Amino acid sequence: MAEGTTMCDRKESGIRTAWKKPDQIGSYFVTEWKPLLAVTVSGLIYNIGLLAGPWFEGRLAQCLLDVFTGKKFFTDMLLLVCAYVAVIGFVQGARYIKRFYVRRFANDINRSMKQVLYGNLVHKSVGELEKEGAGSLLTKAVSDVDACVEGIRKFTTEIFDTGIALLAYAAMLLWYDWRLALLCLLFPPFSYLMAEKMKTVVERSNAAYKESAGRLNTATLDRAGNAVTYRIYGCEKQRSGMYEKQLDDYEKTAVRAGMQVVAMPPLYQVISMGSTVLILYFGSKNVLNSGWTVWNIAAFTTFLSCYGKLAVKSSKAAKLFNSVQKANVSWKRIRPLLTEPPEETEEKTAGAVSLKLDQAGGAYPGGKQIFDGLTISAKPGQIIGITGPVACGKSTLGKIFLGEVPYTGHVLLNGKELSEYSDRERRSMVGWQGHDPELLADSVRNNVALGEEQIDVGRELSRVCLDREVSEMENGIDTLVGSRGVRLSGGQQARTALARTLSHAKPLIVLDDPFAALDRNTEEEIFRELKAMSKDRIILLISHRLYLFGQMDQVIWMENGQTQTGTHEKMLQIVPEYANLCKVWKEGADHA
Ligand SMILES: Nc1ncnc2c1ncn2[C@@H]1O[C@H](COP(=O)(O)OP(=O)(O)OP(=O)(O)O)[C@@H](O)[C@H]1O
Repeated sequence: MAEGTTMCDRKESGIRTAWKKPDQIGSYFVTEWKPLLAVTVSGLIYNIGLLAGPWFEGRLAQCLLDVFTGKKFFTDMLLLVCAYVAVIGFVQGARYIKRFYVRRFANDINRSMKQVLYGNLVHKSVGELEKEGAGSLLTKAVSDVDACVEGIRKFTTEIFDTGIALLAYAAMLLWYDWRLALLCLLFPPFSYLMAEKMKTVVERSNAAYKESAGRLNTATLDRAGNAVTYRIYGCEKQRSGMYEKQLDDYEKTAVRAGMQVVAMPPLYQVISMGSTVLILYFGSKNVLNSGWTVWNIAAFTTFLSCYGKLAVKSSKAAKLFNSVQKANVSWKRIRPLLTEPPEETEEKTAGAVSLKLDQAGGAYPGGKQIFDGLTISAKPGQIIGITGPVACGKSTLGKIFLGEVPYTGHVLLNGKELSEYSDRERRSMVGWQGHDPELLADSVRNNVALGEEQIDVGRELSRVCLDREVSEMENGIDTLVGSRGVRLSGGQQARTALARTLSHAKPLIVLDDPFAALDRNTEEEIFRELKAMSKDRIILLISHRLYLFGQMDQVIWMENGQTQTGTHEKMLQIVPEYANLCKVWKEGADHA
């Protein structure tokens, strides 16, 4: 990001453009043309400037000889050394600038690719995400993006530090003695050919390594997520054994892939250096005036030094090749996931909505009707409690508003059928928190704000009574919560998720059992906040815990596929089961 450029500017320029063809590697280069231009200019200066090294070395050798023979003075030597140091300083400065911009270029691409990945996941339905195992899919994809971008960074660095430098050295050799240069230049291509032969071997072991790393990632997530289940059911030992096997496989494939990458370059270098013998033979003939051209000591030293540098560089060409292969493996895996996200990625929150359900029912595709005949109206400022025995369809009703479950009858938001709204329109109107807090392996801050800087995370945490606990954590709101929030207690996870839902509050908020892991005092305190924020919103609160239902504006009771609605008082009279449950909860509270 250029200094002084905001994230917003970036969205308008760079990253948005890359999203046009995110599955084409070239589009990232086109989008990042500015840092690439800086890399090109500084890269050319650096690599062509490298020729100054052998040239000065030749001059210095000649000057030293001339000083000994009295043709030159020590001050000439000193001047030459000063010029050498100044030129090398300038060239190294260009190298620093080049590296800086290559890093920036790589960081920008990394961010673009990850935004495309996140963007696509955001647009998937809850069902699709559950099917695909979004967490592990994303973890693997993110590490592939890192590997791929690292390859692009190395490629961009080496295309100058190796490609241009090689050309410059080759041109210099040809300039000094084209015949000897051509003879010597036969050796490096031979080492390239060998690198090419090794390509499939390196590629195969890299693919095996990547696959093993992916399997290990999944196994690690599984271990962390299900540790308690394994302990309870006594299968820790068996699972540990399987995990160890996975770890073993990972280590073996990593060592194999690493060995090949490390072992190849020295081999290529030895082959390339074979022609030094030719230089010593034909070069000394040139110095003795019996060769293809006439050289002095400076020319001989320059040629030898220049070829030495070319040979070293040519071994890097093989390294470049290996890193490109490695990146290619990762690119092939992430490419299908880098599809263009839907045009509109951000939805504005809609204004207040009115809600009307008329003989509404819910049924999963191909399954039986879960409930039917629900009729109720609500307007902003109301909290509607939804309750009933287990598996009566409470969550199913909530998911209708997410567009996850098809419905019968009518569900009208602002008088318009819910199914007629686009996904984006619906998202702008409906907020949701399900049973699963679905926390990201990130900080408390990022879990609540999800990147929206204007959200006051401290204030949001205090609304859900979590501010004090978070402030006592090691890094406050920047404390990392671990994969799926494992480092937080169940109640803390639920409140973090609730803070996220409430801070991105939509006109209709569906909360599916948000208080299950909370004590009564905390629940009552949060409920007061909910009431305060429900002034211009409708809140549908699904819960088994009924002591707050007396404060609800309306209640929906669901049982055996049937629904009944009314005020709390009315429901106490017409639904005996509801009245009983309320009594049980009240007695429980009185005894508490
Ligand atoms: N994806 C699905 N496909 C098919 N049937 C489903 C699906 N999800 C839930 N069901 C069925 O729908 C019925 C109602 O489930 P739902 O989760 O809505 O109940 P609930 O009242 O929220 O339960 P609980 O109180 O236990 O949270 C159950 O019989 C369940 O098996």
